[in-house]
Amino acid sequence: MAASIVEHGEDAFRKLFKFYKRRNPPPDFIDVVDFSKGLKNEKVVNAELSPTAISRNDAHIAGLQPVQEWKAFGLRGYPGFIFISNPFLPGSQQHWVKQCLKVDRAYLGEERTSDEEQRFRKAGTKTLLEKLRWVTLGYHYNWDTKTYSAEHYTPFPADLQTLSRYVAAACGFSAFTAEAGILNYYRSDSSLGIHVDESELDHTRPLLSFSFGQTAVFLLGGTKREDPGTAMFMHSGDIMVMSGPSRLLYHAVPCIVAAPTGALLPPPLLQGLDQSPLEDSQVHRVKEEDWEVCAKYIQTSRINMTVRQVLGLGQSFPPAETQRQTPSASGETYHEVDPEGGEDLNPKKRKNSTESW
Ligand SMILES: O=C(O)CCC(=O)C(=O)O
Ligand SMILES: [Fe+2]
Repeated sequence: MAASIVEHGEDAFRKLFKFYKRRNPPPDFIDVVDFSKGLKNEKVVNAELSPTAISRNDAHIAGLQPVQEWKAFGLRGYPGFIFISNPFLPGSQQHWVKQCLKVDRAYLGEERTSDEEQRFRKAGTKTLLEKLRWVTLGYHYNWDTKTYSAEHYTPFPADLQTLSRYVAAACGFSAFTAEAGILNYYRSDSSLGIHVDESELDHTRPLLSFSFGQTAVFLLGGTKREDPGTAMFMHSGDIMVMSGPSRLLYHAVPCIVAAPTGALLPPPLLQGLDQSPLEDSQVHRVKEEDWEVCAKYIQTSRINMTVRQVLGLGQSFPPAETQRQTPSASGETYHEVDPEGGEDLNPKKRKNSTESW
């Protein structure tokens, strides 16, 4: 790898971003940390979890293996950053892919309203799913004002609430409440620009991130935009927790790693759940005809769900006019515009979206 991309300096992080975003020639990935290989990389250390924070039964209900079996890692130099290498039970990832994709009723073969039909036609040759870029959940995020809204709220999905609560508890955050979510939909040429997630009002709560489908390169930087960064793979089922000193670090997704032509789905997605999961299970078997559509989509795509607690204990939203951050007040845009082109999932291009689970 070119020495310049690991140098410390004014724009080391931007250089790293550009390096992995490059298509021609494609970057090599030898310096990308792969947590699925465990402690092989000297930067990777074991992370302590709270194995008794959730019972085996609770974990099972949320589609997770018992916490004792999770492989959780930290990264040298990034206190508070926890990477859990696919802790999902075999078969349960299909549920999450389907939940993230059911925003397009049309794919389920349901009748489209004439309005939907019109939007569908406008989408041209691409299906609505192919054009979908993001979805917000709970307290919906406003990309223009960079605030969450008390008024613009829909109940947070119960299954994702449970999953998030358990993952946070296992990581030592017993009082975490999922209040807002952003789902990002990446096609093979998508990227997400360098940003910090700072719009939540309580930064003592962790930020959780769940990935499904194709592998991405994720970049973790420092507290300053120009700080150097570390590249890591996020595979299907991997969970990332940004907490403590890592909660407000710059990060980005420069590229989706192309699967070899003709490759099957990522292995954890090949399997479905049994007909009859536990009665109170939060994850459900995906019907064959639904999975067919999901599988076709996820073969070339990645979905990431980030879950946030917006308010601290006893906190409430300030009046709208005092809450609005201007770029100069915050010093930062949320998802920056990428001057290099390509398809960046930044808010200015966030047209193809919806706001429901
Ligand atoms: O897709 C990812 O891994 C990161 C998403 C993210 O950073 C965000 O939604 O704020
Ligand atoms: Fe983010």
